[in-house]
Amino acid sequence: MSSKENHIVLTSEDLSIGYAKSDKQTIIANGLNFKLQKGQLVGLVGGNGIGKSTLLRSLSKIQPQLSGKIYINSSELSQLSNEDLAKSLSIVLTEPLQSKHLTVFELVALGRHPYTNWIGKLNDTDIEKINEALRVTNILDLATKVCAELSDGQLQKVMIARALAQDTDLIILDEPTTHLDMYHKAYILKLLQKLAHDTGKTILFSSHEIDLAIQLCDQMIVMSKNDCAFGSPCELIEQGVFEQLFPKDLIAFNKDTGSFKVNK
Ligand SMILES: Nc1ncnc2c1ncn2[C@@H]1O[C@H](COP(=O)(O)OP(=O)(O)OP(=O)(O)O)[C@@H](O)[C@H]1O
Repeated sequence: MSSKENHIVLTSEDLSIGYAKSDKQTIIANGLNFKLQKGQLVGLVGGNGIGKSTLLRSLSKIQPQLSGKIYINSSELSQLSNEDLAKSLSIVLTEPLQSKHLTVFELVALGRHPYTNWIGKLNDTDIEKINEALRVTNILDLATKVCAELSDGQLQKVMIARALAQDTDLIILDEPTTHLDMYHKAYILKLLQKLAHDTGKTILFSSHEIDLAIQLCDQMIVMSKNDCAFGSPCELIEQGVFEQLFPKDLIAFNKDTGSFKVNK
């Protein structure tokens, strides 16, 4: 294994994802091949219903893949125990938060569950990790606030802090910028970029903010009907990948600006 290979945190090898019900298999996407490196921000984009959530759920063992292999570091995902998985991967989904009655500190503390005993007693290291997660996401001042009283933007930062407190090599987020205004969409994605680069964690997120992802990501996974492209935003622009994403009647991708524009 080369030294570069040592820094691969997630590998998808000839992966096929979808849904299996009794004798019927629905393939959502197949032939998915990519390797995510340590310390990189990776954006997953594609049109509505193309399979982004299905892919993220498969990569985090919430649903089984149809075929192919997924490795986290050098371990095959299907072989990882739930405990080892929780120490390798944290996930932030779009589902509404069930524990809104908790304070911000208590919610972020839930990220320490793979390390605490069954009653969830926090030791000094746990408290240090929680405070560090609150600090780097700029929410120390919200620590005692009840989650139900937070704005969507604040809550998103809390969810990211919880994932950071879990202290895993890989963080996966499904549409972390939903419901946020333009400023906060850019704020959250810039924060994810900084966290990936400063902490060395690999952060994979899905988003419909393609323009922002092009500006901020180190690598992107672009899912379209017949293909799944993987590379740096520049490489993907050069390959004309974004032009293929949507029907051309309404919007067109401008290679020079790296953004979409409505046809007048
Ligand atoms: N539980 C399920 N059983 C069967 N098919 C499903 C299930 N969940 C989703 N699908 C189908 O899988 C396909 C991909 O859905 P998915 O939610 O992964 O797309 P997406 O890219 O995340 O979409 P969006 O951007 O709209 O959130 C869709 O055709 C959807 O109807």
